[in-house]
Amino acid sequence: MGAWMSRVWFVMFPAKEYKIVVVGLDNAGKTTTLYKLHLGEAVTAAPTIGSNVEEVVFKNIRFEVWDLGGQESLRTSWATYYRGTHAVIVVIDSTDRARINIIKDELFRLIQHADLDNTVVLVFANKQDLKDAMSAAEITDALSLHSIKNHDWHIQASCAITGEGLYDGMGWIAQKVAGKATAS
Ligand SMILES: Nc1nc2c(ncn2[C@@H]2O[C@H](COP(=O)(O)OP(=O)(O)OP(=O)(O)O)[C@@H](O)[C@H]2O)c(=O)[nH]1
Ligand SMILES: [Mg+2]
Repeated sequence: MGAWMSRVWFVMFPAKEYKIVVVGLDNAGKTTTLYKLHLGEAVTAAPTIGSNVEEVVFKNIRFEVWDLGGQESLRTSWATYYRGTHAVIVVIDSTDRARINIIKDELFRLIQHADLDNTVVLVFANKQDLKDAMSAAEITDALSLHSIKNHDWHIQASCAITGEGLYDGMGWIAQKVAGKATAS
């Protein structure tokens, strides 16, 4: 298709973009996850005040990915980002046993939010490279994920620094929101 035709095509049929919101407690690895997906690199991230937003293209699907600050004072503003969201990613620091109940409460609060009624939930059991990390199965139990009936959910072990598990998780989201086959 010529450049002119492809521009006309784009105006007539703009490519759909899916919105992802990334939540989790401070220090979980949300920003590291976002930039590993966006740039393919591990960045040195400072604690996020507010949000970062970047485009991530995966399997020819465009995602607008919002990474929200996880500090306690910032969590009340998460809901202001929910409208139009197709998928929520919850990033867990798998070594943070002391605060697993806090993120569980946040998770159950967010899945009841009306703006997230049709949203799928992916949990990254992050920091699997650390030797005292809880397994994905332990986190599934600790978060009572099996009690979630009104949303499709999935848990994926990950390491945001190396990128391990991140594309498997994105593959699950792609398949759920865009119905695309994910076999490469
Ligand atoms: N070992 C290890 N460290 C990680 C991993 N992911 C992130 N980190 C480190 O964890 C720290 C916090 O990472 P961030 O990505 O800034 O965490 P965040 O969830 O965005 O934190 P807030 O912005 O405060 O909500 C940084 O020192 C990261 O390098 C991982 O998979 N393994
Ligand atoms: Mg951050």
